[in-house]
Amino acid sequence: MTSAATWTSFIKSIASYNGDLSSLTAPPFILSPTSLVEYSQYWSEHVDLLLEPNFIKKIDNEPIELTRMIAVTKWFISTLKSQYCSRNETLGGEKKPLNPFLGEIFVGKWDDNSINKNLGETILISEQVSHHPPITAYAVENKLNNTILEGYNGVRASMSSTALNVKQFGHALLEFRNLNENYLITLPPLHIEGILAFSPFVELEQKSIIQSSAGYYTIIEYTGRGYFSGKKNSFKARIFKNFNDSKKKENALYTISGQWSEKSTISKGSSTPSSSKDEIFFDALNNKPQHLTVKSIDDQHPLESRKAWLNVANAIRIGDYDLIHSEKSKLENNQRDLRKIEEKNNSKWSRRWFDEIDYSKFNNNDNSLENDIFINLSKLAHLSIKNVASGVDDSSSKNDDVDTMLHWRFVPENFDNETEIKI
Ligand SMILES: CC(C)CCC[C@@H](C)[C@H]1CC[C@H]2[C@@H]3[C@@H](O)C=C4C[C@@H](O)CC[C@]4(C)[C@H]3CC[C@]12C
Repeated sequence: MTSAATWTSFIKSIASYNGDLSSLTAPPFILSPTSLVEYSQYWSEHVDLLLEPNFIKKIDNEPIELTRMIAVTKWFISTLKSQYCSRNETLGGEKKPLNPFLGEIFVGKWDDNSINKNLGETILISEQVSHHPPITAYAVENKLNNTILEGYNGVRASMSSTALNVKQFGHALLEFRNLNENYLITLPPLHIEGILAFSPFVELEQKSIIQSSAGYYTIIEYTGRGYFSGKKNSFKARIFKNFNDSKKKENALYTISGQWSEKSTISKGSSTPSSSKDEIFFDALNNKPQHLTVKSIDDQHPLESRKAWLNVANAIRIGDYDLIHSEKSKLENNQRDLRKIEEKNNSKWSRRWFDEIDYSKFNNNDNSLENDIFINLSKLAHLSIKNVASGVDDSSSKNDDVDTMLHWRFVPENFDNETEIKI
């Protein structure tokens, strides 16, 4: 079959597909040799911006918590290019990642490259905590600055006539423990455009929310080519004093707009900034990502992603479909055998560094949840704590059919007691 014919049959197969991305069989040239468990690294490729709130000093009459919210918003905007465009740059277009197996892990670190700040070392740990549905949990930890970003994400996809629509489940929690300040971040829906034209790319949709424990509330609205400015990857972010103020756009304390993959500008108040007169907010073209350092494959544990997928990844790189298939089957059969043994022994795969918390166990009077940052920030932002898509608000009818409140959380002690996996 020619590439065009294989692509046509792939398009036909996804037209009838709904749900679990692992069941999507793609032609070799659309496969990425990288597993989805690695995508957690994209949260911290601008590690200086992630840690910046720790170094902010109060300026003029501006509340320092607001200055920190602006910094967190900037860091979040800086993550988007790595999260959603990096395959276009490294692989020439969006690709289908390897579907991680249960227990697959990916770890690495960012060294301190800064000239005038003491950032210290930042580490990433990422673990596939569920296979059906696929869920990846991660933590990014900087001990020197007592800062932790943790979160998890899963996706559910459906095909429309021209695009693959993807809803994200999960959220991220960012804790600045020295500042006693936390942030909840929701994950936007997206769709894959350009499938029919043979060149898939991601477009973000709707919005992300950042809720600070100090009350400040940022809404980031995404549009693709054509809406606000006619340019791809456009967004407009508004920072409000709190959720209630966000009901009127005129209440915005700051407005930021531009392209998350290129330049954006910021202005005070609610008017749209203009690129000629307002201050540059973030310039993704002149702020190159800092890639993390990963151990050599020889030094990796068999559960570490690059070691486990090595033969499949090499087969993808040379485009050998039969070899991809046979190497993948070995890995998948091995997983099936493990599940059978667990079933026989009435045991469960034990997650390494994360635990699933059932929030429905706690009732409103339960004071063990008084200090739970997810509950507190969700309340401030009026967000649902049910297992609905990320960012659904607590009054939405989308909550009606969902009763579960299960969320993955980092267990730092498990990582501190880790003896087998070295960063
Ligand atoms: C080429 C295409 C038709 C195959 C389908 C690929 C599909 C499964 C991929 C494509 C884009 C992927 C997103 C990716 O852009 C970024 C993220 C953010 C990261 O934090 C969590 C994973 C996620 C949502 C990827 C999921 C897999 C997607 C949708």
